Amino acid sequence: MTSDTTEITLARTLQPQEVASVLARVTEIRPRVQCLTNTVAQNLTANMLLAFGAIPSMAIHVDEVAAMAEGAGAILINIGTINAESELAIPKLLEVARDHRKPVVFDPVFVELSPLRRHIAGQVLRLPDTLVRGNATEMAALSFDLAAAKGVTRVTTGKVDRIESGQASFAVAHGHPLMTRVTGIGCAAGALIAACCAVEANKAVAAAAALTAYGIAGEIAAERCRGPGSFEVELIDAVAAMDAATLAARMGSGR
Ligand SMILES: Nc1ncnc2c1ncn2[C@@H]1O[C@H](COP(=O)(O)OP(=O)(O)O)[C@@H](O)[C@H]1O
Ligand SMILES: Cc1ncsc1CCOP(=O)(O)O
Ligand SMILES: [Mg+2]
Repeated sequence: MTSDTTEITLARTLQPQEVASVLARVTEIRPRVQCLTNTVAQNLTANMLLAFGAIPSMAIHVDEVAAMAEGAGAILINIGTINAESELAIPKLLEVARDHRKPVVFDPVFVELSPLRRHIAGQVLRLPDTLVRGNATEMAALSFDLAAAKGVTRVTTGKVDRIESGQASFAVAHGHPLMTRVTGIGCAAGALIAACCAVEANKAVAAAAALTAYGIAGEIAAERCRGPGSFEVELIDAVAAMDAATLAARMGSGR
């Protein structure tokens, strides 16, 4: 017997057809994702979005990011190589997101390492309903800010991805350790999540679908590659080839 009123939500795994449904909407609608991202991951992020069936736009100029974001299906903000200009572009993107109700995915790269990153993360998290995707270190560094953020969806990636929102909680156990051996793979994950948020209103479902497909693509790429270099190429190919049959075969019927 307990008087504890804490609500415990058990993490669930999406069914293959739920993942396939989100992916099918991405390939049908071809949402454009406006990515303000870091210079290291720009190219991989754009290629991964194309492989996924979405359209990348990587504009960064402070005087045009708002115009570029207005017609986009979702906005990605990644602070990996934040500089004086991109710091000014972020409030412009947040304004568009607020005024036009665009989904925002925020990747707090290395937020644990610098006060500037911490400050910008605080700014972004003032926008309600933001999805934050980071690794365990980044998400731990932001734990207080995340607890205070309104309507936030928390996506902590790693061996098992954990997705938590007010609506739902998912775990994704797909992926391969080689995904940690190529720079930009986490950043590109945020972009795929953003593409799914453009076509699926439940952000936790969108993130779980993107990470399930991405993780399975990572498993397939690992079987085909010769090391980290060819893994990157195989990962793009496996994302491009992902379909309902592959999802069903790799996820099993009841998982
Ligand atoms: N040990 C692991 N085994 C399988 N997949 C992993 C592992 N670590 C990370 N991944 C996958 O790699 C991708 C990037 O996650 P992560 O490495 O946490 O991000 P970051 O590159 O930002 O640190 C995610 O899709 C995640 O599921
Ligand atoms: C190495 C590095 N330095 C600044 S941004 C960046 C890329 C980080 O990419 P990821 O988190 O996806 O490995
Ligand atoms: Mg990262």
